[in-house]
Amino acid sequence: MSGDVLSQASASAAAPEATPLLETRGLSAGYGQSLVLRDVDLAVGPGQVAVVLGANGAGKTTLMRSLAGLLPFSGDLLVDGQKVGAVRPDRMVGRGISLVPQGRGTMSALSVHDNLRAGAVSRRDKAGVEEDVDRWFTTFPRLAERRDQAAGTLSGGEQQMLAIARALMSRPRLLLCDEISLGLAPRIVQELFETIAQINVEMGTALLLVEQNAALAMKVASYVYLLEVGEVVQHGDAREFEQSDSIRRVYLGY
Ligand SMILES: Nc1ncnc2c1ncn2[C@@H]1O[C@H](COP(=O)(O)OP(=O)(O)OP(=O)(O)O)[C@@H](O)[C@H]1O
Repeated sequence: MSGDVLSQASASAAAPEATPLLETRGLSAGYGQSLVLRDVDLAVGPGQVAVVLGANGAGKTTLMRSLAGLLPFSGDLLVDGQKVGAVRPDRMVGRGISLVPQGRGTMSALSVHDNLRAGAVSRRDKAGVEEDVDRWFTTFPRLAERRDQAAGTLSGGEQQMLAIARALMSRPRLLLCDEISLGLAPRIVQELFETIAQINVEMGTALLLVEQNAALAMKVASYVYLLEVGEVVQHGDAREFEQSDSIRRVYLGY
């Protein structure tokens, strides 16, 4: 696998006329009295790779949790152009949207294999589930070597691989990735990004990334949203954003 796969994924611009797979209109969310996200509009097309960049505390995790059905919000959330009413995590998974949560969220006492099976809890096709387990063991050989090991004993990088593979077990059309680079060595981060880019290119799985590792995320994304204090302040084509000195300086650090 080579770094070229990042640029192949970044060519994943949605067809302009396509109905977005996921869209928010005026989405606001927070915790109790404290509003964190204000009137967020965003859209991810089928097979597209988009990234949300923002500083610590900008509201990126809050956004991902809202989209995954884990946090109530006001405004509209649409999947395939249809408004989603009562949002629950299992229903979002049922609509093809799966979250790789920040902090990984694997079940530490369960084996690697059982964590993968747990990711397919909504599926009834047992044979297909085992085929997918084999597929992700092929993609992540280190997980295959540790299939009977408790997830809690894996290294940070292996746990992140498991979190990604587990989210893929529901066969999502859109994978929401919340800071998959957090706390990992650069070599592992590069490997993870190449793997998710490969999944995008080969399977057409759309990706919505939330990242502080902006430079790497920009390499794989075709579209960018800039989130500041809970609001989208700018959005646009990733290649055009890379041309902007101020955006490079503030978000990409070069
Ligand atoms: N469970 C919670 N209860 C109350 N406030 C919260 C909760 N979770 C997050 N917040 C607050 O919401 C704001 C946005 O947090 P959020 O985690 O969404 O930001 P972020 O952009 O993901 O930041 P980071 O990059 O540091 O993870 C912060 O001010 C945070 O303190």
